[in-house]
Amino acid sequence: MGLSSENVVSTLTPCLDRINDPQDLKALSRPELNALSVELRNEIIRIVSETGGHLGSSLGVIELTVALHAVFNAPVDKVIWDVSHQCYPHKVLTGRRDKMRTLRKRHGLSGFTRRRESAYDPFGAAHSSTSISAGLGFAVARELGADRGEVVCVIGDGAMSAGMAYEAMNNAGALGKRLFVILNDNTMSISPSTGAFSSYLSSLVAAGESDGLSQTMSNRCLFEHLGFEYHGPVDGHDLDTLLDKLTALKQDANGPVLLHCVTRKGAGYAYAEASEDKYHGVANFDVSSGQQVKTASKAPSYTKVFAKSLIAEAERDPRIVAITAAMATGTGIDLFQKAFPERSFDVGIAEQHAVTFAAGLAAGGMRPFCAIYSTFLQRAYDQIVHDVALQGLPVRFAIDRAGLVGADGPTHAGAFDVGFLCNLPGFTVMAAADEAELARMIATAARHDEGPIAFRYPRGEGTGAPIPECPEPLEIGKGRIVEHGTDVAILSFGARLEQCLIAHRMLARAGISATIADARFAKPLDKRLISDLIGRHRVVVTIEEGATGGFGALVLHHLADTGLLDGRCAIRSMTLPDSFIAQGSPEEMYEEAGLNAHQIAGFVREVWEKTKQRSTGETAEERV
Ligand SMILES: Cc1ncc(C[n+]2csc(CCOP(=O)(O)OP(=O)(O)O)c2C)c(N)n1
Ligand SMILES: CC(=O)[C@@H](O)[C@H](O)COP(=O)(O)O
Ligand SMILES: [Mg+2]
Repeated sequence: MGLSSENVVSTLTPCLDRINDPQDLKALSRPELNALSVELRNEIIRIVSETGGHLGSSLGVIELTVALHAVFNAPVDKVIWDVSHQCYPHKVLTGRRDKMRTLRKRHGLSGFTRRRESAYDPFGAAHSSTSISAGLGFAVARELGADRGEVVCVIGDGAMSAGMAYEAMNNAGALGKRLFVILNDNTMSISPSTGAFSSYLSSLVAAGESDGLSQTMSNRCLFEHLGFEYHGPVDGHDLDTLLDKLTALKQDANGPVLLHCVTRKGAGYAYAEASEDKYHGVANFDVSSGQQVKTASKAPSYTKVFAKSLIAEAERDPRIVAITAAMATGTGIDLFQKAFPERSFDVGIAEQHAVTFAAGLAAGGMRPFCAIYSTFLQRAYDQIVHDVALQGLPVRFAIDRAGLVGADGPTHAGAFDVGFLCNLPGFTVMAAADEAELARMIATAARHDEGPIAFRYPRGEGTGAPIPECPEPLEIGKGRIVEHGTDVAILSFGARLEQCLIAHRMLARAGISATIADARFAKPLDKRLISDLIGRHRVVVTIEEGATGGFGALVLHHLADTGLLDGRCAIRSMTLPDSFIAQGSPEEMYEEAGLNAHQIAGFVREVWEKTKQRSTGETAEERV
């Protein structure tokens, strides 16, 4: 299957060349479908070696994708991919083969399914464990006459560790609507799957194939107790078995059916299969060696700085524990785990549980650091409000991937956390301007027992700022002035500071003297710093790597409430636009957002010029 031993990828694709849409699969014989699978696997390896992306999971579903599109009739039949990071083979077979090299690039194909991209993508994804809920929605819509076609949800074992999957199965089992769930079990999440459910799945695999509903209650499996017919486990790389099984299930099912498929993440590419993470997410790479192209970094990643700083704090304070929701490598908790295995917890894809688990740990006297990407933290909002903020528990939130993240696009943007945290009483919210600031914020959070505290930082490498050996904790609610000026002030919250300092030089060349300040805190605000800036400058502009309703809004609230919005100083806020920004490089996305240095300088200069005109009482028209 797949590659020859030299890991040389054949470029011959006679069967694949005959596929313009899934209907063309119906004309292929079984041997041709098997040949197509080999060609498709090679095509995916070649493509991702050039584009980078989620290789391992796509290689794991080659045969499954061919079988699903051979048996079902998309787009009338809905094939819904959970997370959909494994959707690359699906995109090749559904008419997007010629665009695959634009994958995850600006103006290119998304790395996930998107309704707007194709009729063959019935539901967008990227955040996990949504497929069964969405699939049930389509099935009920069909039963009520609004839609037609079969509904197939493909969900991984990792995605099955999220509560939402059970909420959906609980409802689907009760409604009894015809629905196909394909459980793609490769014992991997991003890291090896964790949790009792993963062990349970392994026990089902060990028990051997079951076919339909077990008669006696005692030997029914969990899925059957939830009202599903359970079939499998079957070899998810054996195309003939899959074709036979799916054809039979489609013929006979009269309610919800789950087919348990056992696959290998990275299947068919030796370097992926041998890798610990099965090449879950890769940069572009050399196919024959498997070596990824690493770009030289000017500084450590924020994530590495977080991990190193947290380890140092944990050496000082035995009450410090760390929690990740299936993102151990992405958050750096894997490094903490190596240092403190008994104080590190990977709860699976279960952000809601992670937050309330942290609340329980804090209530129990520990000092928990809950490390969750900004975008995934959205899933646990009620737990943050109800279990943490309302009880004033000292949970520390390490919010990685703040702001625009690049190739993963809008589903992964860390755009909203400032807004949804700063409105919570008792919360302290910080944003690091660089890696030295991040280290100090971690030291601050580690000592802050007065209530919940969050610090956010962007994806990728820092600015090269020297990191102190023993970072001094910050004074809560106190910002700093980085550059002193007299005409205008830019008050930055977070990592846009680097661009603001470049803008500072641009403004100076235009004869405008700018103060650059780093707010450090969105809550509590540094009201003294704000008053000082307002009092000494004609223009004050706030800037943040977040949506409206965040830091800038809080500053305006404060100024309005204290009567400082009296027109003497022009106040403006620069935020992410009120839109979702499609994938690109972070620089391209911030360019679209209008938050790069030249845009900051241009905007500040424009406000400054207008303010000057008004103060001289004349306009350009009047001057003529
Ligand atoms: C709510 C949420 N949390 C975390 C992630 C990050 N994530 C993306 S894929 C993945 C692992 C998914 O495992 P599985 O469903 O088994 O798919 P596989 O990669 O094994 O094919 C995780 C944790 C996510 N997409 N959504
Ligand atoms: C598919 C998914 O949600 C994750 O793999 C995510 O793409 C990881 O993001 P980072 O690459 O920023 O860690
Ligand atoms: Mg998996």
